[in-house]
Amino acid sequence: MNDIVLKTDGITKKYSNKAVVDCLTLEIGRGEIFGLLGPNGAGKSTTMNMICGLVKPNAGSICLFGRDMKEEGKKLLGKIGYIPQELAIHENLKAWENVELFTSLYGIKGAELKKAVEESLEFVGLSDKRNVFAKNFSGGMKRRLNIACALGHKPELLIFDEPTVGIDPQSRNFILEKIKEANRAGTTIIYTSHYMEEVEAVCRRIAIMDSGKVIATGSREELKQLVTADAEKELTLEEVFLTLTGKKLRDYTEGV
Ligand SMILES: Nc1ncnc2c1ncn2[C@@H]1O[C@H](COP(=O)(O)OP(=O)(O)OP(=O)(O)O)[C@@H](O)[C@H]1O
Repeated sequence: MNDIVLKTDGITKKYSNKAVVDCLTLEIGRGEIFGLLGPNGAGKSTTMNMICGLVKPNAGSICLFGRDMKEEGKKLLGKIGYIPQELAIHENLKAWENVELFTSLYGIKGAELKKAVEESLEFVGLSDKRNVFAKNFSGGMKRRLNIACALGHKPELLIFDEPTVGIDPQSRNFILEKIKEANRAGTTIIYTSHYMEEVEAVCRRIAIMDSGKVIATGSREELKQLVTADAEKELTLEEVFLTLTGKKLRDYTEGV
């Protein structure tokens, strides 16, 4: 891969001495839309949190844009936009105030800040709702505002952790189209979701995680070849996923 945006080398995160991310190695190139799939508890969010500097790995290294996170973490975080699984907006702030707050955390001020706020709201189709309090938004609008808050500082890498949970097909379609639009404009994307058809629709390369490890990486076609030698056989990504990860429910609860 020519231009590597993210490289994790053997990253491990342990809680109560159990590795929830276990020696994980990934490489993502500039301009990719990379999908990360895995059953509940596979370690996807923990991995994303380590990449964003929110959780510290116990072992291994993370290189962003060819530079080591341990040494240059603060500088590098300005190149990432993170859309977390849980909504990270302030209900009692207006839409524009939310975007301004998050964008200003990156040191953007004055006219540049104003412009960034308006452009981010425009991108997610919320310009005309700029003065509405977030608490009065529908679920889909809150998800779109959550995305706008991660765009203002113009990140080169956008990380989406299940951005379409609990929203209607129209909002979901809008968000997927916007992810593709951001990618066409040059942004590298990491996308995690449980919705296989979404991952199939937007991601060119996919990693499947289970129990803290990457168990397979490749295009949809390459993943299919791991589970069948029959090139003619039609298999959905969900069938491939279930074959690779098994059908056992992931119902463990810490300490119970
Ligand atoms: N702060 C924490 N303290 C203890 N255990 C944690 C903590 N954060 C995550 N875990 C555990 O680590 C494991 C991986 O969690 P993680 O949220 O990364 O998985 P996930 O693949 O994102 O799951 P989901 O698809 O359900 O969001 C789970 O067993 C979870 O309970």
